[in-house]
Amino acid sequence: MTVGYECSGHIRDFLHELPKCEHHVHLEGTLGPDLLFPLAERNCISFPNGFPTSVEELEKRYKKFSDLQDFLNHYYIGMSVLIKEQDFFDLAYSYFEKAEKDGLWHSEVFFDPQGHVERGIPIEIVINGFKKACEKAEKELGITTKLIMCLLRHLPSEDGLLTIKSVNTYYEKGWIHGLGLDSSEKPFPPELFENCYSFLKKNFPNIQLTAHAGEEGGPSYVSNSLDLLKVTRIDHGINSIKDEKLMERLANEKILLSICPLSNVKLQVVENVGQLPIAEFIKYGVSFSINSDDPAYFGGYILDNYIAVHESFGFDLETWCLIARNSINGSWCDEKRKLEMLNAVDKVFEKYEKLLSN
Ligand SMILES: Nc1ncnc2[nH]cnc12
Ligand SMILES: [Zn+2]
Repeated sequence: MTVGYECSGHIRDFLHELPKCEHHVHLEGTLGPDLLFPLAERNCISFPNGFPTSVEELEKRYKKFSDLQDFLNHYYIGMSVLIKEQDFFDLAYSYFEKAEKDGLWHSEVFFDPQGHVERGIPIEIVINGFKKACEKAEKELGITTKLIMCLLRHLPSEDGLLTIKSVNTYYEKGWIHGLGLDSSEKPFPPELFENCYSFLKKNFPNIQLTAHAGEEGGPSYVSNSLDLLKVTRIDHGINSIKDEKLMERLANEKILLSICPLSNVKLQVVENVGQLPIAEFIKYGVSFSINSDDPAYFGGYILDNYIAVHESFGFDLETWCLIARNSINGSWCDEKRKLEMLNAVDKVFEKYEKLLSN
């Protein structure tokens, strides 16, 4: 892969210090080989025949996936080592620690309860572990957090509806802030889940809605998510570029796309980050945030994704601050927190404008 721009020295420090918000990270996707094997041992879990047996072998296997489904097959095996509340806590907290070191200020994290409940893990174990990690991250790392529950689209929508009903009390308590939709995209279009989204919105009008769309699926997956699921955010959404009217709509309706550059390369959606329509999004006025998706599988956390974008596009400080502000404004945190982050962006800009002009 040719890298067009260097990202070292002041510009790297600038990207590090720039207040970053993450809107698209699956907590189960932060489970790397280094944690997977100890957890498997701790919980006496064995893997299917042919599954790598060492950290090195597994890292090698994660170097390349043929497509989304190839990755998901490993992702579901990986999560089978999560059994106890402590496991869920450890997983989430170690992600928050890593991301905080990358300069993360605000994190909206996905989790896949159906992937655990179908293995016999009570949903309370999953949510309590993740919630406690969020609380500790807020207190000790100063990160603000939101939990977003995702439905697995390869499972029937009836199962999704039961899952939503089973977490009623957590929505009431405000522990879960939003609903998302993930897993195998193309065979399971958004319209299959209209009943789940409308039920939740009717019962909890303040709930935030998002869905994976336009990662491998075409632009109709994006527009149907907007029209039928009534989402206000799209996870990935990169195939929106194939439909000019949709691009204009995304800009007009201020829909945030949570894009995941290193993920798109690893899952062979594009050959390299430079092929992503990032410059076009800016030209059309489509807001996006830059995210890590499943960092333990795709070779990089949030800062690595920012760096990869810089290496391909070489944006100036103004453009990077625009990206940071759009990402803050598209967050589901309160206005006070947004203002804090926006002010911090101005300060970082002033500092590096001086440094880079010297
Ligand atoms: N990139 C992705 N797309 C769809 N489902 C996912 N689950 C975890 N990562 C995902
Ligand atoms: Zn994702």
